[in-house]
Amino acid sequence: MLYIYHFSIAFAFVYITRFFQQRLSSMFALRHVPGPKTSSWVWGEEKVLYHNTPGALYLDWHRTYGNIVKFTGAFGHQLLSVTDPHAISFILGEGAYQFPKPKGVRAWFRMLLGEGILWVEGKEAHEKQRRSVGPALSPQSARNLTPVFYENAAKMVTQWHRLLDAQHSNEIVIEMTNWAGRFALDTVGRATLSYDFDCLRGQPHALAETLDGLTNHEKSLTSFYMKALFWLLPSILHLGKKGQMIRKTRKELGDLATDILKDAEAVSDPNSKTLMSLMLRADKATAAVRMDEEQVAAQMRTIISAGYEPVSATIAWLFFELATNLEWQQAIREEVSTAGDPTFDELNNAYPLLDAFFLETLRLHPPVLENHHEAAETISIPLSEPVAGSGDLHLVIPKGTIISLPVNVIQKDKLTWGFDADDFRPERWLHRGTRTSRELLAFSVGPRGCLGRNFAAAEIKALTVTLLRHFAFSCPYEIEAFQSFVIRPRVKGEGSSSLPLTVRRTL
Ligand code: HEM
Repeated sequence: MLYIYHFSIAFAFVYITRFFQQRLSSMFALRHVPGPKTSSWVWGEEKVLYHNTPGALYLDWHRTYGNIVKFTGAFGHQLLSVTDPHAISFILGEGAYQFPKPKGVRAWFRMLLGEGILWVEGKEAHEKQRRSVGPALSPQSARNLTPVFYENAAKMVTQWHRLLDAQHSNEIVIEMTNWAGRFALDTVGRATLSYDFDCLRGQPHALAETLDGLTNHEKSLTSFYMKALFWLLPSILHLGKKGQMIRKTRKELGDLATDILKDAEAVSDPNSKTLMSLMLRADKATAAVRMDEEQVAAQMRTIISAGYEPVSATIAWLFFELATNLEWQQAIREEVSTAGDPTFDELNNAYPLLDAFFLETLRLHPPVLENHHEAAETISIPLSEPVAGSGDLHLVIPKGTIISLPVNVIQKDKLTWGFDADDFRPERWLHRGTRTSRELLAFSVGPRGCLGRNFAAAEIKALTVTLLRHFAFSCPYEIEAFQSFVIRPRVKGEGSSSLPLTVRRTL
C-alpha cells in the first residue's frame, strides 16, 4: 500500500516537473512572438474566447499583432494563432504529418467516432485510410448520388407545403437550422448506408437529437471546463454527463453501421453505390490487411458525423444570407429556373451566381472556425514576413505547441480579399481570373483536406435550387454566430441554434 502511495507521489512529481519544464522552454522559445497579455493566470484566454462572439478575438489579435500571435491557454500552456500564408501552406501541406491534430482533439474523435480517418495520424496510416475512403467520396460518387439529393430536397418541399396548407396560408415561419439538420442527416444516411433516418417525413430521428444534444448546447460551466482543459487532459472527455452522451452517440452510430454491414446484400451487391460499399471495394482492392468490423464502423461514424454538422450549418447560413440579400435571392431564382433538375456537372458549372453565393457563404461563415494542430517535434517553419523585430523568415516552434489556424481571420484578410473583405459580396467570385475556390480554407487543403467537398457542394446546391423554385425567404430576426461543434446561427441572445425564416410560396 505504502509502495503505491510513494509511487503515485513520484509519478505526480515527475509529471508536474516535466509539465512546467516544457512550459518554460516553450515560453523562452516563443518569447519574441507578440500577443495579448494573459487575462487569467488559471484559464489564460480560454474564458474570454469562450464568452466572446466566435472568432472575434482572433480578428482583433491579428489586426493588432500581425500574422503570428501568441496567447495562453489554461494553466499557462502556450498557443499560437497563425495566419501567415507561407506558414499555413507548410503546416497543411508539406509539413502536415509533423503537425498532427492535438491530443485532445484526437481523444474526442476516438471516443465519439473510433479510429477512423479524422482520428488517424502518421503518413502511412493516414494515406492507407484515405485510399479506402477516398473513392467513396469522389466526384463520380457524388454524381451518382445527385438523385438522392433531389429526392430529399423534394421531401422537404412537400413537408413545407403541408405545413402551409395546414395553416391555410401562403406564408409561415420555418426554423431553418432544424430542417437543415434533417436534410443533412437523411442525405448522408441514404448515401452512406442506404439507410433512411426519415427525419424529413416524420419527427426528428433519435440519432439527430443525440448528435445535437452533444454539440448544440447552451453555454454552461461544465462545457467551459471541458473545452478549456481537454487540451491538457484529454481523458476529461470521459467524465460526467458529457462523457455519457459521447458514448451513447458512438454506440448509436456504430450499431447502425454494423447492422448494415452484417446485412450481406447491402455490401456484396456489386452494383451498390453506397459510400460503405464503395469504401469496402476500395479497401479490398488496395489494402493488404482489410478493415475489421470496428474499423468499418469507425469510418461510417466518421462520414455520417463529418457529413452532418458542417453541411447543416452551411445550409442554414446560406439561407440566412439569401433571406437578407433579397436581390441576390431573386437573381439566383431566375438563374436556376430552368427545366428539370440540374445534373451534378450543371450544379458545378452552369450557375455562376449560385456558385458565387455558395462560396461567399463559406468564406464568411466557415463552419469549422479553427483548424488545430500540435507540433510533433520542435520544428522551424517558413514565414512570408518576419515576426515583428526579428528579421527572420523562419519561426522555431517548440514540440507540443498547439497551433490554431483561425479560418475566419484568413478568409477576411484584406490583402487577399480586398478592402471590403468583411462584407458579404458574392460578386467577388464572378471574376474568375482573380479569384478561385482554392483560396478558401473552409474545407482545409493539403493531404488532410476535406474529402466530402464535392458531395457537400452538390447536395447544398441541389437543395437551394429546389427550395428557391418553390419559396421566397426573409428573416425578421437579428441573428448572431454561436459556437457549437461547428459555428451555427441563432437568434441574438437565445441559447442554442435557431434561424426562424419567413417562408412564402412562390408557386
Ligand atoms: C460544407 C460542408 C463541409 C465542410 C465545411 C467541411 C470541412 C472539413 C474540414 C475543415 C476538414 C479538415 C478537418 C481537419 O483537418 O481537422 C474536413 C475533413 C473531412 N471531411 Fe469535410 N466538410 C464538409 C462536408 C463533408 C462531407 C459532406 C463529408 C462526407 C460525406 C466530409 C468528409 C470529410 C472527411 C472524411 C474528412 C477527413 C479527411 C482526412 O482527414 O483525410 N466532409 N472537412
